Formats: sequence, structure tokens, C-alpha cells
Amino acid sequence: MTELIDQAPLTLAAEARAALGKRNLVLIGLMGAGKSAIGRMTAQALGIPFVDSDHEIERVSRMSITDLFAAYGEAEFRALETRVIKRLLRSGPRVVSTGGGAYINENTRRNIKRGGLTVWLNADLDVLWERVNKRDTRPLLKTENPRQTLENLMNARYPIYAEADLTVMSRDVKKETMVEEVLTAIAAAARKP
Ligand SMILES: Nc1ncnc2c1ncn2[C@@H]1O[C@H](COP(=O)(O)OP(=O)(O)OP(=O)(O)O)[C@@H](O)[C@H]1O
Ligand SMILES: O=C(O)C1=C[C@@H](O)[C@@H](O)[C@H](O)C1
Ligand SMILES: [Mg+2]
Repeated sequence: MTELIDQAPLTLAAEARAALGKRNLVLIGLMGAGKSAIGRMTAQALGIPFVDSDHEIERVSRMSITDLFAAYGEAEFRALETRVIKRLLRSGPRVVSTGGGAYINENTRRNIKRGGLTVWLNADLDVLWERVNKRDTRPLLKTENPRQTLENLMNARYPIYAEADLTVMSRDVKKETMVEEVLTAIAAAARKP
């Protein structure tokens, strides 16, 4: 019986889970890439806890991100984000979905690189715009031309997101497909010599 179990092929999720070990899986990428949605489902598939830094920031501050930006400004938000993410990374394994600007901050990026395996959910402008223009919960996009702002953020940030360990292209496919691609990327990276 034991032999049979030993020989059974691992499911994709089990293989990715084994590859992750005690490390956190940290999702990075621009607003609308799917870090929160795909992160939650990936954590479920892996059987490990899920945390979302934006959600955690709102919980500890008892304010919405919009109100935090309005009351204290972006610099204070980033300082809080750095502290919250450092704490979230302390005990792994977890899936940690970050806010879109978290990895761009030098301190936070250093902590993330130390604290886990990073996956960049890359996406093109049309996909992101289609998703983010439905809600106005993103203070950085409250500009005269939010689509142009999003494009400017892409240009500035994509070279930095590209430092991630792994990249998965986020696009309009089923969320389950996205989860499968994240798990495949983790498992494939571990198979490499
Ligand atoms: N593969 C997908 N197909 C269709 N819709 C998706 C997909 N992935 C995410 N979405 C939807 O796009 C929207 C944005 O996703 P989500 O909130 O997860 O992005 P995010 O990367 O966490 O953004 P932010 O940085 O603003 O927190 C959500 O409504 C989500 O359900
Ligand atoms: O891209 C960004 O800088 C942000 C993305 C969101 O997740 C929030 O963290 C906030 O709106 C800032
Ligand atoms: Mg999110």
C-alpha cells in the first residue's frame, strides 16, 4: 500500500506545494492583473493561507485605501504598506497578494525578495483597463486620463516587476486556467536543474 502511494504521480497542486516548501508565494503586478482574485484561488489549490496586503492595510488602519491616500498621502501609505507586508511575510507558507505599487518600493521589494517566491502577473493595457475602469477604488487612477495614467505606470513599473522569479501572462481566460498556469510555473521552475 505504501509503495502504491509513493508511486502515485503528484497532482499539479501537490507538486507546486512541495516546490514551495516553507516559502511564501508572493503575487505582484499592476492594478487589475488579478493578484487578489487569482491569489485567493491559488492558496485554496495549494491548501495554504491567503492574505492580501491591501485588505490587511484597510483592516489595521480601519480606513479604505482611498481614504488613506486622501488623508495621509502616498508616502505614508507606502510606509504602512512596507510594515504590513514585512509582517505578512514573517510566517510562511502563505500566498501573499500585494498592492500594485508594493514591489516598486525599494524597501518592500527587498523584503519580498527575501520572503518568498515571486510571481508577476503580467497583462497588457487593454486587459487591465477593461478590468479597472469598472470601479473607482484606485486613487492613483483618479486623473484626467486614467487610461494614459495606467499606461504610464506600465512603462515605469514593468521593468521592475520583471525582476520576479516567475512570470505568468494574465488575460481573459477562466480564472481556473490562470491558477493552473501559476501552479505549472512553480512546478516547472522546481524541475529545472
Ligand atoms: N482571468 C480573469 N478573467 C476575468 N476577470 C478577471 C481575471 N482575473 C481577475 N479578474 C477580475 O479583474 C478584477 C481585478 O482583479 P483583482 O482585484 O484580483 O486585481 P489586483 O491585481 O488585485 O488589483 P489591485 O492591485 O488593484 O489590488 C476583478 O474583478 C477580478 O475578478
Ligand atoms: O498600483 C498601486 O500603486 C496601487 C495599487 C492598489 O493595489 C493599492 O495598493 C493602491 O491603490 C495603490
Ligand atoms: Mg488586489
